[in-house]
Amino acid sequence: MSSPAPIPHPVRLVVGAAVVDDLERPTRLLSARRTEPSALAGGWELPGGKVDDGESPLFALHRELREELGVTVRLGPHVPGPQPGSTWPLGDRYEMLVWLAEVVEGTPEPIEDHDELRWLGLDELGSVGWLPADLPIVETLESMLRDRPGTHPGPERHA
Ligand SMILES: Nc1nc2c([nH]c(=O)n2[C@H]2C[C@H](O)[C@@H](COP(=O)(O)OP(=O)(O)OP(=O)(O)O)O2)c(=O)[nH]1
Repeated sequence: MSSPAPIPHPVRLVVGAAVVDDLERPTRLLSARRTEPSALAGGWELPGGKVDDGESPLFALHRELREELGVTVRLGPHVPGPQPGSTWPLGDRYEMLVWLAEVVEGTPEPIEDHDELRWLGLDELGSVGWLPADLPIVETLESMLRDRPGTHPGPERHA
């Protein structure tokens, strides 16, 4: 006799921000070390969190960044994920929408959910222990940030 099919559970939407020092000319990405739950504590991630019932993803993202880091941001483009709707898979319970972002008010502090923040240079993105689901996101970010128009050497650098 075959075992019963597992009961499917809805996949919950999470929003995350790839906060950079400068959207036009990014040189550093903000990473945050989680404090909970214990299975994920110590892992580095993009700040953000779950979209609550009745919230839009963008409202949720701004709320999470205010609560977790104490900052207001301006958003850049999406970091397109491989799933329908451009989301990134986070295990089988969550999926995440990610935007580039730049701080316009406040200085990021680990107020809630994190115990350390670190600005990583584009050559240092692999220097922290990212949560497993974040590894492909960070890989995409690395090429995306290097390819931002402002990061190309200007003609003066060839002079
Ligand atoms: N915010 C965020 N969550 C991530 C990332 N990578 C990853 O696997 N996750 C997982 C961890 C959690 O299981 C889930 C997001 O939940 P969360 O704990 O950040 O959400 P939240 O701030 O709304 O937390 P809570 O109020 O429900 O406690 O997604 C990431 O880069 N950023």
